[in-house]
Amino acid sequence: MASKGVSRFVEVGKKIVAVGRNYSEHAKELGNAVPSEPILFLKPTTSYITVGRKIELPKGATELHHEVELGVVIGKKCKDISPSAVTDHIAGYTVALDMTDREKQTELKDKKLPWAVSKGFDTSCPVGEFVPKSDLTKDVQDLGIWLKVNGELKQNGNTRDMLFPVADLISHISGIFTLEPGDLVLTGTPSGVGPVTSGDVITAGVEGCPDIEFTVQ
Ligand SMILES: CC(=O)CC(=O)C(=O)O
Ligand SMILES: [Mg+2]
Repeated sequence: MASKGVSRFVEVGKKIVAVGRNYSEHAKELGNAVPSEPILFLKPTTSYITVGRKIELPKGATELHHEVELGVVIGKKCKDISPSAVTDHIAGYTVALDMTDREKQTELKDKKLPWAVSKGFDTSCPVGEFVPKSDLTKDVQDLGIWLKVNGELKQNGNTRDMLFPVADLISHISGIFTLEPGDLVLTGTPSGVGPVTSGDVITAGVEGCPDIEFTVQ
């Protein structure tokens, strides 16, 4: 869980493609079916924040949830690429949060409406430092991923439990949205998501990436 001394932040301002329900235990904890193909949604670039900024509770939100995710930063344009070509198109990795207004998301899901309002509000995508691909010494599909709220462990998973591994995800996405250098792919969250409120401090990490810390206000 210790931070490594990587100094470059993820360059924000590029699109964010997020994957939902990529860990079966998380799909089940919210009473959702395990998907047979990746569920994709977009978060606006105005949702990014980097270390030092605060996560703002969206207006009227009663249940803001944390979701820690492995973020994959794209290095080369990806259009219709095969899984075996994906590694060559990745620049590196980061720790990211997919902050979610869960009550709003449930309401939208029930009405079969898109999730944008519940997942795309300002400050809903905190990101950590950028780790170049060459600095990640472990297999990307065998990384511990965890999150604490006020020091209490809430999420504790491993990227080996992804339903769709990074290579398959990015190949699939590249057949729909062209991915460009600097784009961020959020690869889904493990189980243990839950609420945070004003004043809470979220710490989170992915093995091989510097830990992140963000306060909710
Ligand atoms: C149910 C969700 O919010 C899907 C999601 O974002 C995930 O990471 O899984
Ligand atoms: Mg998510």
